[in-house]
Parts: sequence; structure tokens; C-alpha cells
Amino acid sequence: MSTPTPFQELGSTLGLSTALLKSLSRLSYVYALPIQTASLSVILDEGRDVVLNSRTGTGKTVAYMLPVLEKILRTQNKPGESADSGTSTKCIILLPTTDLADQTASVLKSLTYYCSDIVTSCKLDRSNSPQTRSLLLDGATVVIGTPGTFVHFKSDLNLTSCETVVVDEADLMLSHGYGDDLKVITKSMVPSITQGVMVTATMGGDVGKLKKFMLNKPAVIKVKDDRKAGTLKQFYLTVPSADKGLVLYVFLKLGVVKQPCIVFCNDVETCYRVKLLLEQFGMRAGVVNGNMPGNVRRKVVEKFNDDGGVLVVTDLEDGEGEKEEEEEDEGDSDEEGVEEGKKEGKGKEEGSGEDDEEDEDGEDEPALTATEKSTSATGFALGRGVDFKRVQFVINYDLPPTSDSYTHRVGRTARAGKSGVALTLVSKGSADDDRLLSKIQETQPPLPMQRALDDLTTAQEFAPQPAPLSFDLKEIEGFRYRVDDVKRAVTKVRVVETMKRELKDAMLSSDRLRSHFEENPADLQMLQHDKNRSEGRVQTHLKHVPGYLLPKGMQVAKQEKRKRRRGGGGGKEGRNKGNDPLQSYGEEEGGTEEKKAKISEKNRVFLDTSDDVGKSTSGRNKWKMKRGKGKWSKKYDPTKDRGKK
Ligand SMILES: Nc1ncnc2c1ncn2[C@@H]1O[C@H](COP(=O)(O)OP(=O)(O)OP(=O)(O)O)[C@@H](O)[C@H]1O
Repeated sequence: MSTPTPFQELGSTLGLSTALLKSLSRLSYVYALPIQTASLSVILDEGRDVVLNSRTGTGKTVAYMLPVLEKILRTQNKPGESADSGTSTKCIILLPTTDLADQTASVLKSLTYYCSDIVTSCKLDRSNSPQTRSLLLDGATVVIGTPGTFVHFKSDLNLTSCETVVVDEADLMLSHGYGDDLKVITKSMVPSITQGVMVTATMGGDVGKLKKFMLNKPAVIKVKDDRKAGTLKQFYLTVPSADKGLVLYVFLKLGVVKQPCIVFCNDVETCYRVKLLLEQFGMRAGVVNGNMPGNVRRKVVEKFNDDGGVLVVTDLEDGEGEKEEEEEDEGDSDEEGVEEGKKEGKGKEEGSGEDDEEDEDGEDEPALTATEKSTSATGFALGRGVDFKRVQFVINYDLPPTSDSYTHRVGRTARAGKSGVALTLVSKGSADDDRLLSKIQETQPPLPMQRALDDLTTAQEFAPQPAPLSFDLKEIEGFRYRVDDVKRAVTKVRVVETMKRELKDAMLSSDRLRSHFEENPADLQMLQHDKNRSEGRVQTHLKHVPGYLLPKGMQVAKQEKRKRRRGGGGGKEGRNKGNDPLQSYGEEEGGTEEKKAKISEKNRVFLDTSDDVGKSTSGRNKWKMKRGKGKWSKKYDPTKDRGKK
């Protein structure tokens, strides 16, 4: 891994404006992330078309925005700029969803904090046309929106001096149905793009099509995945579908899964089932999905970013979750750094007619239609691009439909060089899941593991990721009756009621409906009354986990913890110093029960360390059962155990 370069150093080498450097330091961004270092000089000085490609969460937004803003600041300060060019738009940024456009607009606001008088911005908002039009009339320097909104506000935009067109999350544009809008933008709104920038975490077939259509001899800036350094660890656990709720609840309850945590499901109903299950056990969970109004979705995400906890998300529309055969990558080089483009002229690759099809105008150009069958056009793509904050854990409750969507989902954690863990629950006996898992493993970087050869040496080995989590479901068998009981209470009717309640909440807190309620108080009363009636019941007694239900290793840990709190034993040595939240407990041979317990506490096995990974305690349980020890002893009194809580 290359040494990070401080922005101050880059600033003096490349001549970055003080205003931008001050904004970066206000955001506490001291070092440029690799894609940012790589992109700056190419976008800024070479001025050529660019494809930015690095994995999710590596800072691509700042990577294109910084040089684009610097370019604008330089030209705005140039003497002799015409008055018109001073009030017309210099750069447009296209995103596939309004949520992402909002997020990008807020990054832009932060970066222009000290130069907002020179660089003004506008996020195109169809629901607030008068304000959008007034900002455009004032001559917003940078305009952000979906391709659809650009076409909608076509006659209000002054793009005669537009120099840069950025297409962010380019891999989603066509599957969101923006092919035709992109044609309008590039043909009639900005017919001669001076510099095109395409940004993507995955290089699927759609990116290739767009690249051919919009860019001219682009430099492909591709920063190699540095996950071998171990920032994102990925595991999978094969479980019967019916046991997924059990695993999720127990892992969350026992702190095996750390929060903030995102749980991805493949449909809205499963999201609510998971939420209700967790809530019955006293665990709050938010839900976001495409059926929600955008402002409600944004509020839930904001709350999650502020408070953490569990967020249950579906990034698919219902019926979209069927696993698909995937398109092969178009084969861009894996090399780090700048790779030269191989094309001549915009819109057409020389000597290759592969993707070229006659469009409806009869012109010879690539068809801008999606390769993927999925059509998430509801204006959300929660598995992609959304910058959820400080997420420690991503759980794929359901396997996503493609390996690309897996990459985006797990990319919600381990962002900006931080660490994180992704756990995927694979349905036992599902051939689809098995096939997709192999496909995912082919695309993810392997997991480095240390294997002890003797006392002094170790060898590094690599396991495919996601790696199997060796966890014996028998360890949590004791929880089954609670979960099954609660699951029975999570009926379809309750799921629907919860959805309705959330919709009512949204209506009650809607700014737009406020005046309606003022004029029609009866409507407000009715909504409030219905809301109170459908309030869910939480079983408070289920909040606590009795000690006898804990896996054996954890019971020991609890006792040790209690001892330490009382000032006896344990000490630093016994403390869990590892930072990998997925952990398991080793099986010990020989020695007294007490000694074994201590060894077990000390030798907790962390999933990143060795091939001891995830040893189960069930062997010990068998040993005890055979010898009539512990809860299999004739003297065992479970009521005492319960009292120990
Ligand atoms: N130089 C930096 N130092 C520290 N944090 C940074 C830096 N640049 C960006 N970040 C943070 O990194 C996170 C990820 O950035 P960003 O959303 O731009 O990534 P991305 O590569 O576009 O991800 P995705 O592909 O998922 O859209 C953000 O929370 C951002 O605030």
C-alpha cells in the first residue's frame, strides 16, 4: 500500500486553492485517499475524459469533486471571463437517484464552505420547481440531479459554458432507465462535453456502454482493492432459511454482531418481519425501502447515522430478488494507476461493433439500455452509494441477486479505510445461493490468515472470501423456543399494520400535509387515533437473556467479567482485546473445570487469526453430557442458574 499524501502537500504541488484546503481540513480530511491522489492531476491538469474506478467507500466523490471545483475556481478568477459565463453552469453531476443527488449536494456544500460566493450550487428538485428555477436563474455553477430531472428542467438550464459532465454511480444509470435522458443531455443539452468523468465501483457491461457513448479516449483511473490489508472481513454461514431470524437475534443480542449494523433483505415484507422479531426482544430497528416516501427514507437514514443501532434495508423492489446469471466483466486491466483509453472519438469504439446497435433515430451508436434485468427505478438504491456512517457490520439476511449487488451491499461498511465485517446467511439446500456464493467468492479479495508452523514461524495463507464461519447452530439451540414463539406472533396482519403505521407516521410528520391538517382537523384526529390503535406490543420480559441460555464460552466470560467488576481475578489478561466482533470459543482438553474455563476465556478465537476459526463448544457439551457434568449433572438445579442473571 502506498503512503498517504497529506492534502496540504498535494495542495502545494498542484496549486489547490486555499478555500478548498480549508474546507478539507474543516471536514478533518488530512490525507488524500488513493483514488483522490490518483485523480487530482489527471482531471485537473491533463483535462481529459476520465473513468474513476475503485471499490465502494474509497472516497470517489471527493476524488472528482475536488479537481472539478479547483478548475472552476481557476476559471472564475481568470480576468476576461465573460459576464455570461460567470452566471452559467460550469459543471453538471448526474446521479441515478434523488437520495444520492441529495447526498452529493451535501458533500458539495461542505467542500465549497469557504468559496460558496464563487461556486454556487443547485440540486434539481421536481417537487420544488419554483426554488429550483430561481437558483438556476441566478446561475448555479454546479448543478446536481438525476438525468430525468435535467431533462425536466431543460429549458431553465444555461449550459452554454458547461465544461464538465460527471456521471456518478455510472453502473446504475441504465438499469434505472436513464438511457434516453442521457442521450438528450449529451446530444442536445451539452453536445460538446469538454471533460467527461464517469465514476463507478463496479465495471459491469453498462459502464462499458456508457463509456463508449459519452467519453473520448478516457484515462481509466483504477485503484486496486486494498482489502488484503484486512479492513473488510467477509464471512458466510449456511443455515436453514427458517433459522435466519434465530441467528440474527442471538448474534445481535449477544454482541457477536456489533452496531451500527445494516441488515439487507430481498423484499419489504422480510424487512418488517425482521424488524418486528427484533422489537419483540426489545431491540429497536429502523426499516428503509423503496415503498417509503423519499423524505421519510432520508429521515430514517439520518437517524441511523446519528444514533446507530440496527437498520433493516431492502435495496430491491419486490420480485427483483430472483438470482440472475451475470454478465462477465468487460475486462478492464487490474493495474493500479492510470490506464490509457483505447478508443477513438466519442460514442464509438474504433474497429469494434460489438455493442453497436441502430437506435430509433437510425444512427449508428450503442444502445443505451440496461444489461441487467433489474429495474429499480423508484428513486432509491440503498445498497449503493449511500454513505451510511460508521457501520461496523453488514448482514446479508438474504443473498443479493448478483455479485455486483453483493459488492455494493458489503461496501456500506469498512468505508474510508475503516474496518468492518460482513456476514452473509446462505440458505441451506439452496442451489441458487450456493452458485451465487461461488460467484461472489471469485470476485472478492481473499482473506489473509496466519498459520502457525512451529513456535517461531508463521505462514500467510489466503482463504476465499466470504469465508465459512464455523459456527455450530447447536450452540444457540437454547434460544429456539423463544424465537419460534415470537415468530408466531409476527403475522402477516402485524406486518401490514406496521407498514401502515409507518405510513401514518410519515403523513403526520409531513410538512406538506401540515396545512391540509390545519384545514381538516378531523383527518388529523382520525390518523392519530388509528396510529395509537395499531401500536405494536413489545414483550419486555424477553429483553433479557438468562445466563443458562448463553453458549458455554460466554457464560464463563460473564462470570469473569463479574469477578473483575468486583475487583477479583480476571485482570487485563482476561480482557477481550481483539477488535473483530465475530468471535467464538475454543474447546479445551483436560484440566479442572475451573482451569478449563480460564483457558477458554483467554483463548477466544478471533475469526481473522487462524484455522482454529470459530471452534464450537458443542464438543465440550458432549463431553459433559457423557460424564454427567454441568446441566447434565443429577445435582444441577436450573432455578439457581436463572437466579444468577
Ligand atoms: N480524504 C478523506 N479522509 C477521510 N475520510 C474521507 C476522505 N474522503 C472521503 N472520506 C469519507 O469516506 C467515506 C466514503 O466516501 P464516498 O461516499 O465518496 O465513497 P465512494 O467511493 O463514492 O463510495 P460508493 O462507491 O459506495 O459510492 C465518506 O464518509 C467520506 O466522508
